[in-house]
Amino acid sequence: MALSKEERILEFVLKNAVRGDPDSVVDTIDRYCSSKEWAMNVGNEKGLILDKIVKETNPSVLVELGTYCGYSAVRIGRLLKPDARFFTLEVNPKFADVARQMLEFAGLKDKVQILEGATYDIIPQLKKKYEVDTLDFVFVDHWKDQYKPDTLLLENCNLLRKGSVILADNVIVPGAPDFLKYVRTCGKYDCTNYLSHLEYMNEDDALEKAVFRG
Ligand SMILES: Cc1ncccc1-c1cc(O)c2nc[nH]c(=O)c2c1
Ligand SMILES: [Mg+2]
Repeated sequence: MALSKEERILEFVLKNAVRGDPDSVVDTIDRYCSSKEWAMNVGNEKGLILDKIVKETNPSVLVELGTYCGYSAVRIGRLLKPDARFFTLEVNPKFADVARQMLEFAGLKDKVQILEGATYDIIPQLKKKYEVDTLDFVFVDHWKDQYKPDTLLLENCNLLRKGSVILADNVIVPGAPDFLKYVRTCGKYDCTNYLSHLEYMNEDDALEKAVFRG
């Protein structure tokens, strides 16, 4: 069988990036996806906003909803302190397999744990099975219809504490209107919108930061 787009991206990285150098992996994925094949990585423009917020938060325990090829897992993982614990959740086995190889090549295999399965199955396991108390940072980048239900699930599993940061990609395109309305009006979050552009395109997109009030 021919290679999938995600496997073509991985192959390009394995051939053109520097093993053990996460910055070169990020740059190489951006080079491929901006010149050869578009793919739904958060990209460099929104990625720089993500970097800034991760650095400001300096998280010890993090979760990412939606790994895809591992671009943002590498991007976030490269900024974490040595003892940080970072779980990235991916429902698609083929994407998880590409991401595993991407993280290994970047030298982040021991820093980032890929959990394969649906967010609604894994989130309720984080406390007991994965020994999580509360989360410092959550990057939401999976499927627009899951943004709000998974935010409610994080709340109901007592995984959020005062100051927990939820950062959501794509709140303009594809858009997650029910999520935006919820975090902005429920009274439990302090929200900030970061206007940017859809990865590798000129079209508007934005990140939304929602800090749990506790
Ligand atoms: C695929 C697509 N087409 C046109 C416009 C935007 C997108 C798009 C962009 C993203 O960053 C995504 N991130 C996570 N999950 C998605 O489904 C997703 C979809
Ligand atoms: Mg996205």
